[in-house]
Amino acid sequence: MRLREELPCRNGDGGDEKDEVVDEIQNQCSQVLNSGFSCPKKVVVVGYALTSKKIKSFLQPKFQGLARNKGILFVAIDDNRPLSDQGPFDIVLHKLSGREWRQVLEDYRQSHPEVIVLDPPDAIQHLRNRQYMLQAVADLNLSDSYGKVGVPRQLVIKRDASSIPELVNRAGLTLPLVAKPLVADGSAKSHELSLAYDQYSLQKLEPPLVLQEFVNHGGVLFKVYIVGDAIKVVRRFSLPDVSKWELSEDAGLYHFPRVSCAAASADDADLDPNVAELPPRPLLEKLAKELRWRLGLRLFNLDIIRECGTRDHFYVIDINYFPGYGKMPEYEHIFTDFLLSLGHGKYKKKSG
Ligand SMILES: O=P(O)(O)O[C@@H]1[C@@H](OP(=O)(O)O)[C@H](OP(=O)(O)O)[C@H](O)[C@H](OP(=O)(O)O)[C@H]1OP(=O)(O)O
Ligand SMILES: Nc1ncnc2c1ncn2[C@@H]1O[C@H](COP(=O)(O)OP(=O)(O)O)[C@@H](O)[C@H]1O
Ligand SMILES: [Mg+2]
Ligand SMILES: [Mg+2]
Repeated sequence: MRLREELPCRNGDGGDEKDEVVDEIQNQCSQVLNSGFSCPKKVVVVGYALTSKKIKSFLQPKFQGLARNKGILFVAIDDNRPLSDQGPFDIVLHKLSGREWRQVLEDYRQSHPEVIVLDPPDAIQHLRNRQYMLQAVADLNLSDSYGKVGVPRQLVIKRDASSIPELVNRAGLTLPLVAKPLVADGSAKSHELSLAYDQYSLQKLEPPLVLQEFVNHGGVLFKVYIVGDAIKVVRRFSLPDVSKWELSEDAGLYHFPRVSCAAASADDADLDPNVAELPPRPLLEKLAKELRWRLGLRLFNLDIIRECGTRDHFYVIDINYFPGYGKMPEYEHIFTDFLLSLGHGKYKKKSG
């Protein structure tokens, strides 16, 4: 167990443990002491392997400061050095891509079962293919007194764009259709989506992709952020509805930008209350709990839309691993509490 109860005050025993991380902890604790606070008793060491974009958006100074005060220490993982030579860590937080990195993590999980890896590489991998991404939601088939949660009907096209109109016909999918690249690997290309208004334009698409029925939802979507047991929901602008008239008038492919990712939140906008009303909390709690278990993930978000003209009929259209938590309100407190509960849970298990 790496919750070093006495670390900052210890200097005799286990001198060989005086590696870089320990030095860093001592250094940070002396900073904390010098600044007038008492030294944190149990330090939770979180190794992180993130892209520079993610470091910037997630490890914001305010967050790092709060974490330090609560006894959480973030240590950058050097992916050019063996992972086992680094640390010791209590938790490893990661979002890097590539087969090699997945193997490194899998090997590390085998050799270090005491370290909590957020999250398991194979569970993350499952979300990287839009053919399977929403399967757990479909299987769950959630429907209770608070509402119904489903997924839009979709068709996977692996190759041969010329056959798409015929396949769409046979599957009985209704236009317009959202075309999404099959692979959701975080690359710019994987976020290049388009809306097909007519049969003919479907042939211009570039497989492999998923064709999903477009669901009118009043131009607002809900981002449901999940951090362990915690849930936070925000509103974002989305694509506007497509009327029957537009559908009959418009043709072709419309390549659309990353609407929901735009910095502007729809939380303060003057919206139709029927559109803006957040999905019922108990429904989201149930959905999140089930998906945590079914997906084997603790860090993800869901893009959810409400079918236009209904109060309680929802669709999950996207699931993202380790999303932009920097944009989640109160993420600093929610995330540090989560890391502490994991770290301290480990500690209790060992001593209990
Ligand atoms: O960078 P951000 O803050 O926009 O976060 C992205 C997410 O935005 P959101 O939290 O939904 O607003 C974004 O969500 P969407 O796909 O836009 O729904 C993804 O999670 C993206 O990761 P990736 O490119 O799919 O690997 C996330 O990008 P990474 O930060 O993980 O690269
Ligand atoms: N089935 C759908 N019905 C209506 N709008 C959709 C549908 N699928 C996607 N969208 C819109 O397209 C945006 C991007 O799609 P999404 O599946 O979330 O891809 P990404 O992984 O790139 O975020 C969504 O945020 C939403 O605005
Ligand atoms: Mg999305
Ligand atoms: Mg996505």
